[in-house]
This record gives sequence, C-alpha cells and structure tokens, in this order.
Amino acid sequence: MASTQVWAALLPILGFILGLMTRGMSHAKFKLLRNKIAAYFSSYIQITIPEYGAERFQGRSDFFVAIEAYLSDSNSALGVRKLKAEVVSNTKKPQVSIDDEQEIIDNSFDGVTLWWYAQTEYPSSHIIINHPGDERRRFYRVVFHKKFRDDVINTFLPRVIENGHAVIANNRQRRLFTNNPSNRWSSTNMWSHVAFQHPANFTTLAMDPTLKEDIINDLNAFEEGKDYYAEVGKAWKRGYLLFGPPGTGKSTMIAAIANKLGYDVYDLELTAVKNNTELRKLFIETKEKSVIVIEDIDCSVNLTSNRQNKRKPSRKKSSDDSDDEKDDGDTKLTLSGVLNFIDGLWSACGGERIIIFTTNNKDELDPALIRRGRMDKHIKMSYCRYDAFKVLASNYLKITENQFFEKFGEIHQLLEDVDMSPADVAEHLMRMGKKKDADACLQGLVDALRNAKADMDTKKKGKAKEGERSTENKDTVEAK
Ligand SMILES: Nc1ncnc2c1ncn2[C@@H]1O[C@H](COP(=O)(O)OP(=O)(O)OP(=O)(O)O)[C@@H](O)[C@H]1O
Ligand SMILES: [Mg+2]
Repeated sequence: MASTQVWAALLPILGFILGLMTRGMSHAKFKLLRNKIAAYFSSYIQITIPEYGAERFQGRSDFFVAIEAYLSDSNSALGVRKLKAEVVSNTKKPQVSIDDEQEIIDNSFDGVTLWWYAQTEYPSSHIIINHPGDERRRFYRVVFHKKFRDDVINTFLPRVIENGHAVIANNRQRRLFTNNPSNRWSSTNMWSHVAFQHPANFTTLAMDPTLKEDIINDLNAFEEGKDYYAEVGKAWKRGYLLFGPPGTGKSTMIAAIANKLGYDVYDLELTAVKNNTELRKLFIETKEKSVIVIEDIDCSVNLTSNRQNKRKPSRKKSSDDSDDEKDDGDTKLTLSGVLNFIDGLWSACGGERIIIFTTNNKDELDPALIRRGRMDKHIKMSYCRYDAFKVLASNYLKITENQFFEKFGEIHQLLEDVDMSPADVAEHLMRMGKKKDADACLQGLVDALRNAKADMDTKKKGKAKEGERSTENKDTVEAK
C-alpha cells in the first residue's frame, strides 16, 4: 500500500521529466526514445548491427549491407517517408535505403514482429579523425520479443541476409571477365572486367523451339534446385557443351543464359594460361552466380589424353606463350588439369556456377572432357530451319508468316535443303543503312538461298560424274 502511494507521488514527477526530455523532439526521435525505454522495462531484445567491424579497412559489414538491401526492398518499408539514395559502384540504379530514425515494422516472419531502425552516432569531438567519414558510426537495430530470440537469430536473420543478397544481385551491374596473362598478375587483377550488356535473350534466340524449351526448363530447374542439389549431395553446378557450325548462335546462347540467370560471365582464354596451377588460381578467384566459359575448347589448347602423340596446331595462340612453354615437364596445362579444374571446383566451392564449353568439332574432344556429369547437357546448335527463320524475321523485320505467306513458303522449302547459319540468314534480314523494306530483305534471302542451292546441286552433279568416271575406269582396268 505504502509503495503504491510512493508510485502515485512519483508518477507525475516522472511524467514531468519525460516531458522535459522530449520537449522539442521530433516525433521520430520520441518514438526512438520510447522504444529504448520500452527495451529496458519490457521483455524485448535488441540487436545492433554496425556498418563497420572493429577494423574499418575491412570494409562495410556484409550483414549491414544485406540488411540495407533487404529493407530497401521490403514491403514493410513502403510507408517510410525519409529515404537516402546513393550511387554505389557496380549497381545499375541509385541505391535507396531508409534514413536515420525511421521505424520499420516488419511482420513478414510468420507473424513475429521485428522493429527495424537505422541510426548514426557521432563520437565526442576530441577524437582524432584519420579519414573523412570516420567520425560517424552507422548501424541498424532490430527489436523483437525475447520469446522469439532463437527463431530470430537462427531463422529470420539468416533469411534477411539471404533476401538482402538476392536484392543486391538483382540490382548490380553484371560483369564480363577475361583472364590476364600471368606475367601481368598482381594479387587482385588476374581477371579484367567490363560491364556485361549483351542484349541476347531466349525470345530472340533462333533455334528449334522444342530444344529451346528444354534448355529453359533445365535452367529453371537449376535455378530453383538449391535444396535438391543439397539433398542429393551434388554441388550446385551445371555444365553445358554447345556444339555446332560457326554462326549458329553458341556465343549468343551463352549471353542469353547469363541474362536469364542474372549471372556474371568469366570468359576463360586457355591460351593465356601456362599451367595447371595458374588455371586453379584463376578458378578460385571466380565468384558464385557466374557462367564460366571456355570458347572453342578444341582449338584453344591441345586437350587430349595422349597429347604427345596427337599434337595438333593451336588456332588461337598468344604471342608471348609458346607451345614449348606449355609442354615443359610438370609446368604445362593438361587435360587432367582442366578436369580437376571442373571437378575440383564442382565439389569444393560454394555454388551457383554454370560452366560452358563451345566447339565446332565435338568429335575431336576427348570423351573424358565432355562425359555426362562434367558436361551435363550437350546442346547442338544447328543451321537455320524454318522455325528459327520465323524468329529471326520477327526480330529483324517485325513480320510474321501471315503477312508474307508466299515468300515464307518459298524460304521454308529452301531452308529444308540448304544449310545456312542463323548468322547468315540474319545478315540478309538486316535493313540497317540499306533502306530496304521487308519484302526486299526477304527477296535478298530467297536469292541467296537459291544460289546456295544451285551451288550445292552443281557440286552434287560434279561428284556424281566423278563417281561415274571412277567406276568406268575401274571397269576398263578390270576388262583389260
Ligand atoms: N541462333 C541464333 N539466334 C539469333 N541470332 C543468331 C543465332 N545464331 C547466330 N545469330 C546471330 O549471328 C551472330 C553470330 O552468332 P554467334 O557468335 O552466336 O555464333 P557462334 O555459333 O558462336 O559462332 P562461332 O562458332 O564462330 O563462334 C550473332 O551476333 C547473332 O546476331
Ligand atoms: Mg562463338
């Protein structure tokens, strides 16, 4: 009873003190103070996530950056009025995050409420500042009821990090990397990069529609397969072998795959790699969510199991990199080195990587290199047939079969007989600079196909005649 009387006497005084403390304070600051006081008296827990760890040179904390991205994309943050925007390197658009003293009430975790705050603190003025910006300490704070402690720490915060990473990946400027020759390596520049802005996509890729759908389904399954890969104990990687004649869209397909998945591309030039050790170092430097490409694998370096017997000239050779150097005892680049490069990474490192080899001559590759499991899918890119032509006509001329029924019919027939690459067909359909209309472009293609067919027929006749002549000669010899 006595204590009730004491509290009754104290309450107006406490109210007066609180009123004094909050006088002139913004609504947001008041809310912040209220929550701080609540944290002391109630059963709520708060976790603080600073922007930098103890050592500033190590850069911004990954956790902080992930929360920033998560909150910037969260529906719960839609009501926030004060935002900050900055242009960060390697991003496609300005990065928007919540400003200080804003509160976000986040109910996206199974009915549990998390309160998020961003804040900046400035230490007292007598501290010596070494770098501009060092004086301020930013952090995020998350408040929640203590009964959800384990759920928040073990489940919700990891989910925040994962979602934040996904937002960052979506917003970042993708990059195309190429490897530098090792004599120009330092600790950070094994790979050079430029912004990856190839416009290719699966809609504009001209190829057999069933095969296209099959590849899209395969990529979707790969993308969604994180748990499945973990369940079956397989690393989250996939290998594609793209083979086919020049100009059939192998490189275009790589760009379409990278665009679909939102991955970076590492274009590995094997002729600039001197030995297996260098190859391993390069591979270790690649990041996840990437497509690693070796184009023209059959001619970039001699990769057969019995190289000494089956040497063949390398088509692409860098000037400072002789064959002798590659073959110098243990210090060479070998098939087993490349296999380790695939398998070692496959089993050892994180995940979400696609490796693609391209070749014009699949038959010349060592079977070990392309066996299933290494190259999971072998994709044949072939000459342009009618379905692929329709896609190209739509891409380049914005026309359909119904508009040019007769010409499409003739082209359909000719493409059954003539092997013309999509690259060549596309060339005839380009109007740029030539001021040609769609009809003239189609006619140009028909003429080219007819000429190619006439050449084919002449060659066939020539061969038939040669055959007849050699049979006649044989008969004459036998008659003698
Ligand atoms: N299947 C296709 N669909 C759409 N465009 C294509 C296709 N194939 C080729 N092209 C066009 O032709 C150009 C050359 O194609 P690409 O470089 O992809 O051929 P490739 O198969 O990689 O040839 P190479 O074997 O010589 O490397 C592309 O820029 C693209 O415009
Ligand atoms: Mg190519």
